[in-house]
Amino acid sequence: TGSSRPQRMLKAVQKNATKGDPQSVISAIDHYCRHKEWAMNVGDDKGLILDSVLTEVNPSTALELGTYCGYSTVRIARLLSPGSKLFTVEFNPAFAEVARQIIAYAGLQDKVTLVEGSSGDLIPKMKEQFGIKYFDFVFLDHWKDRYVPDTKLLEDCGLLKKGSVLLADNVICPGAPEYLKYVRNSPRYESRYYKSNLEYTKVEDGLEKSVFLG
Ligand SMILES: O=c1[nH]cnc2c(O)cc(-c3ccc(F)cc3)cc12
Ligand SMILES: [Mg+2]
Repeated sequence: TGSSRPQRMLKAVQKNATKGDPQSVISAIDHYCRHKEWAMNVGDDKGLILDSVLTEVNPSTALELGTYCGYSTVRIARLLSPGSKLFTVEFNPAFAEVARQIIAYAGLQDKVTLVEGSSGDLIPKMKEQFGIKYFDFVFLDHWKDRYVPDTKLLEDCGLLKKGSVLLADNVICPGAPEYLKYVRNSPRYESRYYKSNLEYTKVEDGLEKSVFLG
């Protein structure tokens, strides 16, 4: 049987990026996905917004839901301050396997803990399993139907504190209408939409940033 799209992406990184250089890993993936084979990375347009929000928040403990091949994991981890940690959750073992290799190629394995499994199962276990008090930053980029239940789970497990920032990908394409309704109508969040494009295309998509008010 042949290779998978994630495996071809990993090959492109190993061929075109420099070991230990996160920016070269990001550029190699963007070039491959724009010119060779589309893939569902957050991409370079939305990636710049992710970078700016992440830099503004400067989280000590960050969570990513939906690792895929680790592109946004690398984008986030490369901007973390020394001693800060990123936990990333991936349900698909084949995706997780490629992501581990791409994160390691970027030299960011010491800042990242990749946890395999379903977000709904793992979120309630994170406090006890990893000694986490709160997440200052959460990037939602997994399955749109899990955005609302997982946000509620983070609230109910006491994993958000006043000022924690949620940043959700794909709120327009493929779309997360229930999530937008939830965070925009809730008195517990202050939300803002960042208009952009679906990765590597001219189609509109955007990121929703929601600050938890406690
Ligand atoms: O399923 C997705 N999870 C996380 N991110 C995604 C993402 O950024 C884009 C898409 C996507 C968008 C358009 C399309 F025609 C096919 C798939 C899916 C996911
Ligand atoms: Mg996405």
